[in-house]
Amino acid sequence: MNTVSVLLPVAVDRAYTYSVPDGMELAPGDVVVVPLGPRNMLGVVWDGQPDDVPQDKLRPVEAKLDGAIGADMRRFVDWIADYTLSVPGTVLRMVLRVPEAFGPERPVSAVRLAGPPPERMTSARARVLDVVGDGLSWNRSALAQAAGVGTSVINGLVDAGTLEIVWLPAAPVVPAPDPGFAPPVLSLDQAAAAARLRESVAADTFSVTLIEGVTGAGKTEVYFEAVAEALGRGRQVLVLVPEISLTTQFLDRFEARFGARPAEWHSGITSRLRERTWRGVANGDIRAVAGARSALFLPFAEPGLIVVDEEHDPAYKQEDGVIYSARDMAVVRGMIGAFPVMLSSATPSIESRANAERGRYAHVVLPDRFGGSLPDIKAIDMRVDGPERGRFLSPVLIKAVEETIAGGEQALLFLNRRGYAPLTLCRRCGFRFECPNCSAWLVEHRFRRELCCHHCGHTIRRPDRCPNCDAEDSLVPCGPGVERIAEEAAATFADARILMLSSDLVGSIAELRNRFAMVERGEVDLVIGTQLVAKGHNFPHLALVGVIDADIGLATADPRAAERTFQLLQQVTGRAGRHRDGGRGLIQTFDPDHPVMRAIVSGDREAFYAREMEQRERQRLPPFGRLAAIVVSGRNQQEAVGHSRALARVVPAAEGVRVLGPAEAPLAVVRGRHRYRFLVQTSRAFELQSWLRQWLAAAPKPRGGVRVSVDVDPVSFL
Ligand SMILES: Nc1ncnc2c1ncn2[C@@H]1O[C@H](COP(=O)(O)OP(=O)(O)OP(=O)(O)O)[C@@H](O)[C@H]1O
Ligand SMILES: [Zn+2]
Repeated sequence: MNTVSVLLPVAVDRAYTYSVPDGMELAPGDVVVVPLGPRNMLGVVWDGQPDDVPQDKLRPVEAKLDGAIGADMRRFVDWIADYTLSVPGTVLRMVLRVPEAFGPERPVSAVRLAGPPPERMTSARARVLDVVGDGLSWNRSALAQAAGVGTSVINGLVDAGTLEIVWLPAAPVVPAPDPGFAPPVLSLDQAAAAARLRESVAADTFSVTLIEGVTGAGKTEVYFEAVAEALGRGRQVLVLVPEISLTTQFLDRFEARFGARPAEWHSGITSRLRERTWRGVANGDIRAVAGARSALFLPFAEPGLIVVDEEHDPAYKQEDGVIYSARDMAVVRGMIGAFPVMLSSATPSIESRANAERGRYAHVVLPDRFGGSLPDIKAIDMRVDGPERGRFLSPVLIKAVEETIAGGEQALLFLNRRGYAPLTLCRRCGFRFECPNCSAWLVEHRFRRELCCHHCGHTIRRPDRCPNCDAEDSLVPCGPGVERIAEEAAATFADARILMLSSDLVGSIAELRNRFAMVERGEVDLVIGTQLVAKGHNFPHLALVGVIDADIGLATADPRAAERTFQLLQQVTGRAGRHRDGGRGLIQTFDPDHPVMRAIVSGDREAFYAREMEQRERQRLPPFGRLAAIVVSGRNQQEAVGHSRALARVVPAAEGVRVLGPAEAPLAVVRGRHRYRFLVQTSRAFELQSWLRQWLAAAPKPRGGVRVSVDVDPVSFL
């Protein structure tokens, strides 16, 4: 009996064995339909010997589908599962997100002229006939647009027999990019950097390069040369961009350089486009993709380069399901596929910086801005120059904004906090609005007249009376969110055109993209935004950036708090003055002597990196040591504590590992689940994964509502 091993996209810890019906030929990578329990599901023929399963237990493969998962992708799946301690099936699930792509390709319908004119002629019908008089097949909505009619007019002509429906193969998702379309004139530094990147691509083997350049250095322009080299060699390219769905700027720049947009891959694209993109990437029609982290699981036929833009961005970490870092897994993908990977940032992570300094990564540096100088940055000491009570904009900042707007330029006020106020309390009885499911305050969103939990989404209408003491008009907001800053700004800068950019204020992606474009075109004077605005945008008219509360991220238990704050402040102030000299940054802080503030104001990034690197090394934190977090959660505290203690009792003894905890998590309750954390700290060379496996295997199986999640290389410590 012929059998195969089939991996299914479900949370079981091994591949299952199936029998192969007579006449069916199967090889590893083939996509098949197999029975599992009462239903059928998609699976992939996996490598390795099938288990010995008694004849009578064996069920046959139902069908073999089109398409296959290549050997590199299968290795990638196994690699990630092994590294993150996930079940391979849950990793495979990320690869099989587009099951339709394995069926026959659906043609698209079009119409063309086929019969005599209709008996009843109208001017709308005449316009349609005018357009289709060219004899070509027209997509219905394109035809409607060209003729200036609704699609019902076209359908009427089909019913009348004047037009007929024809089926055509789907058009390509995007035209092919042309590496020679519009090469830029590079500065000397840029040209030298680009030459090194091109060499790495030409070497046609695995390498990692860190591209580090100040904000506005032209890193994009430079890595586009590497993209051009890879395309010219007939290879496909993937550029990972955080928040790719939010702006079309990257796509436009790509098009300006290569004459065509890359295909997009993120949660905002339609399922039909998703299917066509998957197929295009697999059959090689699509040469370049710009995507979010999930694009790593696309089946590139001839991958030749991955660029990770803004490589320091915490958004590259996926925090649920399979917990992985897309930046790190991009490097793994390059290693498996033997092609180069490039990480780009103005503020690289300490991890990547250390790898570059130690020679594990090549280091390409762009020390100056292209066509301009870096902004001049000053701290505003809020202890001395703070605003009047109940306000958040200091007089110095207000004056600077006024000057900027009067000079016909744009200003940006940045606060990394959504909503109106992070806490609402009753002035009379002290009652605080808390989430019933999470250990968190409810955040007021005034425009929506709601109080809302940012962890579980629990939302209530903002009441007029205190729910505790029934006092009227006694509820007061504490602290600012962006909405409150916008309110203060509207009162302070009465004539300014003000625009707010915060993810929860804007309904659709299209609208958000539109708002970014308005800022780009200079149609607003003052932008108020959350960290959305700090990410890689190029706003040509922006001259001043004011940071409302620079200290926000420093007082946390996160070992990367200083690094993160440095990155965020450097990035957001780096949006100022990109197209002319004289950009300014003003940072409101209660701690101007903090090393992060000093580094930002003096512009001495090397001092910051050196100090941070030295501290990490001393404390054996990544990349000088390794970390893993174990989070035990339960439906009640008892359950969570019970299992944490059971785990604590069986920690395997080993040299070079330290286990902290269990401790109640800083976010002790989320969505009604009580959470306890362990932090595992080891030396660099320690075999972390096998030790973790040994530990988890020694513990009792989680029972009841207990869940244990493993986070290797944690980014969040909440
Ligand atoms: N060689 C060049 N020729 C023309 N324009 C250039 C050149 N290099 C850079 N620019 C322009 O300078 C601006 C900044 O470049 P870019 O956005 O690539 O910088 P960056 O290093 O990615 O910055 P950040 O890290 O802040 O996002 C862009 O408008 C870009 O088009
Ligand atoms: Zn909540």
